[in-house]
Formats: sequence, structure tokens, C-alpha cells
Amino acid sequence: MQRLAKPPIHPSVCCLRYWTSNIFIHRYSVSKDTMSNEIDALAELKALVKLLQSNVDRIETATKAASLEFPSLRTTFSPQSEAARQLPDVAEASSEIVAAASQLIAAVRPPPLTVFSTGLSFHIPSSLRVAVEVHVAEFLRDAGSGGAHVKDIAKPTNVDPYKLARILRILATHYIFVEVAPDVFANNRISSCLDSGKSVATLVAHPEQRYDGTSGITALLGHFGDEAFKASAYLSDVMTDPATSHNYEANKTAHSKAFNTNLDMFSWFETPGNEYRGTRFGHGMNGSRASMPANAIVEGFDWKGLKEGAVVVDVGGGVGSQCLVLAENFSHLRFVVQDRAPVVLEGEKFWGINNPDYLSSGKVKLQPYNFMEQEQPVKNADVFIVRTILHDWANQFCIKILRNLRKAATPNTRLLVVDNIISYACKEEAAKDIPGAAMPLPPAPLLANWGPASSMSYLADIQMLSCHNGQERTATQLRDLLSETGWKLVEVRRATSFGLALHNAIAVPV
Ligand SMILES: C[S@@+](CC[C@H](N)C(=O)[O-])C[C@H]1O[C@@H](n2cnc3c(N)ncnc32)[C@H](O)[C@@H]1O
Repeated sequence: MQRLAKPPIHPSVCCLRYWTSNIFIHRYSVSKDTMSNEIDALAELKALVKLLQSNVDRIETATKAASLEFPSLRTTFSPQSEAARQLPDVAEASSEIVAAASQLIAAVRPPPLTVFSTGLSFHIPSSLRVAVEVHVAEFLRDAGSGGAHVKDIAKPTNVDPYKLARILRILATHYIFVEVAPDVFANNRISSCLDSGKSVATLVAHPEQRYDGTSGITALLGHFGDEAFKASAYLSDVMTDPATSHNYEANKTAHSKAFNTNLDMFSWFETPGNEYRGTRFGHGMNGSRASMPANAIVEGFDWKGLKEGAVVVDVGGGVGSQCLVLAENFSHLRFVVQDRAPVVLEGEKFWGINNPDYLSSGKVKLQPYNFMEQEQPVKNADVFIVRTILHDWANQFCIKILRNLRKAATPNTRLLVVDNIISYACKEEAAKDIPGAAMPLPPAPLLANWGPASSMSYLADIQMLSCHNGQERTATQLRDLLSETGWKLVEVRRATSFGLALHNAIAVPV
């Protein structure tokens, strides 16, 4: 029993021995307290497993009722074949499964392993970026389930096959690609998302056009794996440096430190040598649509209720991907897409590919506009959309953007803010006076904010912090920001989608 008195061996000395030693202590020192802890822990594990089972049953019932097949990981991704996931019951059951499975893993895995593997998990996005740059998914498109040998996959881009095999293996270990035989890899549903639809030969011959006409998914991953990843590596440095720790300027960020610039990220995109990054970012914003239900913007507002010829202004609208969806669904509306001048040029290409008639008929107008420096030029807007704009900026800058819009608003103008609306990771008093703002609570013992089922919102929050000193906001924070600038938040329409769910917040002038 003397061993029980020994302090546990510190994990930094040897985590495996630490665990062996602790298991020993646990087995042989069964006090009343540890006993009840063990029982609670087991009860929680069982509750989590029960949640997994009941939600799989729920998916089966919902998909059968709708005569839809739940997509298998072994099949190829396409937006159409994801239809089952859009069923509200399936979406909610999937969220519960992700939250329960993640909590189960956290509960059963030795904590040192959890912190070490979390601490090293940055190798996964860097490996993902290698796979995208080497066009692996496109190469494997025609290889089918038999896959291709890594020596062949490596050839078109002339990378080292032995290194590439290791990259693909860590991804396969995280369910992106499958290693079907030693050093032979095939696409699965997740890796096939990385397929831009172009041939490897075209991608290698014309790298400057690689994102043109694509879904934008690879462009978004390019932005994540380059600017955002490098910025994030400096987050701790800027947060602990007294010169930057309390600063909220958009040019005093982890990104500006990583790239040694005194410019905010959007201005930096326009500097010599970074233009391709700016273009990639524009395509990437289009790619963010892929993680949302196609009709999210359609259901986010009563577009049908607007009068014939009503003017919708998408402020910082990027290339105009949201207005394209709206234009295709609502023929009675007119659109103005505003953004920085270089983005507007990209927008012209985007509309040229997708629907040139909208531009030539005047239904859609692209307008260079800088919301930090210029007064809002459209004074008869029925709706101003700011989609994933406010989250790019700290409050002091959002106030400027929102006041500018308020000044240009008529009494009937509506403001549609589309952004992540986050919750605390514990229970909170919801903003009860805002219809739709309360986030539905998951069943016990899941985390009140749905844990990793909603992790995209919190990852986005840190992405905004690293790149812009921006932030995702709670409904209450958004309400307060709006009320400071002459807007009243009247309704939140929460997306029912799973994962990256941007929500629609509707405000009226006061
Ligand atoms: C996160 S993206 C969102 C794009 C689009 N609203 C969407 O949801 O896909 C932010 C956009 O704000 C634009 N932007 C940044 N600073 C701006 C400024 N000062 N004036 C106008 N647009 C700006 C960027 O060029 C970019 O297109």
C-alpha cells in the first residue's frame, strides 16, 4: 500500500507510466468518493451510448420516411447526394451523435493523450493543404475504389512519393482518403469533397485559373491552410505581447505579425505578390456555401414579401454568390453587390461564368465600395445584407459600418445580418426578448452549446481573432451592437443545418 502514498508520476515524465500508475491507484484505493465517481462516470458513458443508439434509429426512421438514403463514407460526395442530411430530424440527430461521440472520446481517452494529440493536431490541416496542392482528390477521381499507388499520385506535381504517403496516411487515419492497400490510396466521401472537378493536367498547366468555375472548397481550404494557419501560430505571441495584447485594430493581429505587415488582411491582399491570395479568398467565400444548405439565404428572410423591383444591397458581398442564389429564386428583386474594387473585378468574372444576363439586363449591379471610407451610396435599399462582415471586425469598426448603413436607410429598410451566433459553453440566460434567439438545449449529459457539434462557430471565432481582431457574437452582443447604431434586432432565424450554420438576424431602423 505504500505505492498509494507516492505522488503520481508527472505526465511530462512519462504519460504511459502515469496512466499505469493511476489505474493501479484507482483499483486499489476504493474509497466511497472514488467509487461514486466511477459509478457516475460509467452512468455518463452509458447515457452517451444510449444517445448514439437512439439517434441512429432516428436517422433510420427519418430517411426511410423520406425514401432517401443516408450517404455512406464509401461513396462520392455531391451536393445532391447529401439530401438526407438536410432533413431536420437527420440534422438534429447528427448533431447529437457528433456531440455524444466526441464527449465519449473525451471521457474515455487518457487526458495526457487528449492534450498531446490536440497539441499536435495542427499537422492535420497542414497535411490537408499538401493533399490539395498536389491535387490528390482529382487524381483519384478516376481510380475508383481500387485507388492508385502513391508513386503515380505524386508524379504530376513531382513531389516525393514516400513523404506524400505519410501525408495521405495521417489523413486516411482521420477518415479523409482510404489506404486500400499499403501505399495505395482511394477517395472516400470526405476526400472527394476536395475534388475541384478539373483535370490534374489542367490544374498543373494553369495554376492561376485553378479556382475558376469551381465550388470554391479548395480555395477556402487554401486560405485556411495558408494565411489563417500561419496567423494562428502567432496568436499566443500577440496576445501576450503588451504592445498588442489589448489592441483591437485590424492591422495589429496574429496575421499581421505572421506576415510582417502593417496592413489589415483585406488591404494586404491587394499588395504586390498577394493578389492570388485575394483572388483565392474571393473564391473561398463562394466555397463557404458548400457547408450550408443551398437555400439558407432563401429561407433567411421574407424575400417574397418585398415589392416588385425592391432593391437588395449586399454590402461586402464578395463576388456575389448570395445574390446569385437570390436572383435565381426571386425574379421580382434587383440587386447591388458592393465590395472592394479588386473583388468587384473577380465578381465580373463570376457572373460572366454563372449568369451574364443578370449583369447585362441590370438586374444585378456590381459596385466598388469601401465601407470603411465611403458613405453608403444606395439610399433606397429595401434590404441591406451584411453576411459574414461584422464578424471580421471589432466592435469599434462594426459601429462605423452599421451607422453608415443606418444613415442611408429609409424607415422601411431592413438589415439582414448573416453570421455565426454563438453561445457560451454553459447554460446562459438567453436574450428572451429576441424572437428565435434562444439556442435549443441538447439532452444531458451533452455540453449546453452542443460541444464539437457546433465547433465550426468557435473555430471561426478564433479565425476572426487571428486574422482580423474580429469576433463571432452572441445574440445579446449583436443586439447591443445594433442598438448602439440605430438598429433594433427583431428576429433571429436560426439555420437548422448541421455544423457551420450561419444564422439570419433581422433588424429594423429605430
Ligand atoms: C468574409 S467575406 C464575406 C463575403 C460575402 N459577404 C459572403 O458572405 O460570402 C468579407 C468581405 O468583406 C469585403 N471587405 C473587406 N473590407 C471591406 C471594405 N473596407 N469595404 C468593402 N468591402 C470590404 C472583403 O473583400 C470580403 O469580400
